[in-house]
Amino acid sequence: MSAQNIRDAVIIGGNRIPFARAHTAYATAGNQDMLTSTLNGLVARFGLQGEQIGTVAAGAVMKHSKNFNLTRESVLGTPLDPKTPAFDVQMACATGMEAIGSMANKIKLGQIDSAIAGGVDSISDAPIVVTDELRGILMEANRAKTVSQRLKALAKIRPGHLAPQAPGVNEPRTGMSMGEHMAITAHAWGITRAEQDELALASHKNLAAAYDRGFFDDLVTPFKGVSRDNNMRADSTLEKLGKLSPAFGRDLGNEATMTAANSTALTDGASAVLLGSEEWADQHDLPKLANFIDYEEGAVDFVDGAEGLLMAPAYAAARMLKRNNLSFSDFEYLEIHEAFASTVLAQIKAWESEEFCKNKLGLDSALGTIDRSRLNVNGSSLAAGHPFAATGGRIVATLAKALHGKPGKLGFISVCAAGGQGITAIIEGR
Ligand SMILES: CC(=O)CC(=O)SCCNC(=O)CCNC(=O)[C@H](O)C(C)(C)COP(=O)(O)OP(=O)(O)OC[C@H]1O[C@@H](n2cnc3c(N)ncnc32)[C@H](O)[C@@H]1OP(=O)(O)O
Repeated sequence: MSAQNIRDAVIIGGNRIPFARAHTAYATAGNQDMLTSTLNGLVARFGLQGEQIGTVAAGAVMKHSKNFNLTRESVLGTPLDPKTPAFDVQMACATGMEAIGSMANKIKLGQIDSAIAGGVDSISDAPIVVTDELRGILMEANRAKTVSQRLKALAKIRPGHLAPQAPGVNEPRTGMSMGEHMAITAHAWGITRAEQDELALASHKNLAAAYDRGFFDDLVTPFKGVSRDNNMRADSTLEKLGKLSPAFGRDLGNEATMTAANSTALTDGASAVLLGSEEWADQHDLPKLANFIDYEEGAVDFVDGAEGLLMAPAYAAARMLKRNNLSFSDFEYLEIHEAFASTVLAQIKAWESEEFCKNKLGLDSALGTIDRSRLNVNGSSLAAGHPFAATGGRIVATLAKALHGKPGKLGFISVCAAGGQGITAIIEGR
């Protein structure tokens, strides 16, 4: 492979629907509805009607089996040329980042000239599966060749077989929720309730201020009567947050610090980002907000408790910064996904810890401190909400827009994911 094949992957822009708390405004909208609307908004914004895009990659963490290629079905619901290939990606909460990073790489290699990448998730329409017994009986009935065979199979159904298996956000290997996992990490790192509540409040204030100054006017398209993320509570105060009871880590008693406000709310939503080569963007007279420079996946061994479930970005960041010869002080803005306030704070504390950086990251010294005035400056998941696979697209589009008009200035992204994984990325303003 020759280095001449490597070219810039340009972030042209993004679109998302406002995020909505589960079981509220989008209770009757499924993943396909939300992703199709998001793609339609992107097509309208950038005049892509009839355009054959190189590839569309997106995904959902909670997906119905009937949506076997959700992204392709959603593309077919838009005015994009139906000859546009599309496929689903799944890397839990890092789904959107993985979709964007892999599409940027295809553009860099010259395999495609344009791409759309993003994600969608609906907690309101989460798949509810049936028991193994009922599934077996229904499969047998489905294979029956005669009516009597079918009735014989169906006659085996007992009331106990009908109990639905409720969806959950528990880790299959530990049976614990992500919140319970995070409570252990937060406690181990000595993260206080006050610093979590402060971070949560800042998220709401920053998001509300960004909406008020019109920052999201060309990033968000209203959907089902919602024009702003309905989880946002600009009227929050530290006093109100301080009164909430713990939601996770209750077994820690007085030392439990995680509440409904400093944890993300369960959310519905979708996002998409348009990427292209420099030439493709110019030919289509499209804006060029930023370049997608690099990304790194990470994974940790969380099952035996050797590392916190959501700490993989701490490791990915170290490798990515080393490869690019950068440190945290080189970044104009940093976006660390607020799965929980304590997730952000644990990563920061890890990077600031000489012991962690030496023993776990194999560095000579601490990775460095983060200038908090550059962190999540337009709000993040605690305020906007976190429709799992849609968070990457929200972050990339938000950061690219913040860096637009600041050529050469860098942005850092960190997104943790279930399964002990995560992604970090670098983009550069133009
Ligand atoms: C998936 C991956 O791969 C990786 C990741 O990102 S990990 C993160 C994944 N996400 C999660 O695990 C979601 C975690 N969140 C949850 O499970 C739930 O939101 C939760 C258990 C934390 C809370 O659920 P809930 O109890 O239904 O919350 P909710 O009723 O909205 O809030 C509880 C109270 O706090 C209050 N509250 C919440 N946010 C507030 C705020 N910002 N300001 C003031 N009050 C607030 C509410 O008003 C409510 O008060 P009342 O009881 O007086 O009505």
